[in-house]
Amino acid sequence: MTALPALFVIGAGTEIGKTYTTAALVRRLRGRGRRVRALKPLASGVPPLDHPDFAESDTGRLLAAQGLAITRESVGACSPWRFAAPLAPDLAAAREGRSLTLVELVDWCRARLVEAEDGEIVVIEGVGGLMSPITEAATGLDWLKSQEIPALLVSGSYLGAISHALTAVETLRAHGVPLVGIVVSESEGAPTPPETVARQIARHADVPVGCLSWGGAFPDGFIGLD
Ligand SMILES: Nc1ncnc2c1ncn2[C@@H]1O[C@H](COP(=O)(O)OP(=O)(O)OP(=O)(O)O)[C@@H](O)[C@H]1O
Ligand SMILES: C[C@H](N)[C@H](N)CCCCCC(=O)O
Ligand SMILES: [Mg+2]
Repeated sequence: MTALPALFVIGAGTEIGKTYTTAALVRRLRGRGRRVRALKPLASGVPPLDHPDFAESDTGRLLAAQGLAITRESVGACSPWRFAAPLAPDLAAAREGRSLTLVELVDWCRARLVEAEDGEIVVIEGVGGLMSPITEAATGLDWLKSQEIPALLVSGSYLGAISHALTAVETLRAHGVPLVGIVVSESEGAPTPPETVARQIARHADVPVGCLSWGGAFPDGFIGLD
């Protein structure tokens, strides 16, 4: 199996299936005997570590996909910047009298990429949509561009998802960010099957488009990952 050494999972919007898709990808890779490390370096809307809901947070779900227990160490190693308010990270940080800079975030991720063992795949989940603010000055697109690793775009299948996904694709293209593919993760209550949305997106985006149905596994034979 060939595989990319690193991927940045971005969303056409928030609450769209990035974590679900990242966890599904991690499980697929581990099932194929690959070593993989999933990171959610910056997270907002995160309950305290000892709260029963922590397991359902992005960090909790990514640790579970990696077969790791929730401990202070594993959480810190996956998500060093965690904020309680379910808002854009810069606003959530400000509520706690904290802040972060793009340089700190990019440097931390670079160090994780450098320390990855031979053959280990590092998957980074972004925050919100592609251009959601992450610091007072920077958006997720600035973060992605600085990180210099290819992107995997996650779309929903809700009405309106096609335009959101294609707008993200055009933005990535305009900024010269390599896009390896798009996953359409089924949205609850969507008016058409995710396959229909995937076909529509594929007609206009010149990259592979996969489909992840509700509760499903990461698509087979997609983006050379199996
Ligand atoms: N294909 C799917 N099958 C089952 N549940 C899904 C699927 N896609 C998304 N969900 C569910 O929808 C909700 C939102 O998805 P998820 O948390 O993955 O979004 P996100 O894009 O990571 O959000 P955020 O911007 O907060 O990081 C979660 O409860 C998730 O489990
Ligand atoms: C709380 C939420 N689930 C995410 N963690 C943050 C989403 C920020 C979106 C900001 C925006 O683009 O308007
Ligand atoms: Mg998420």
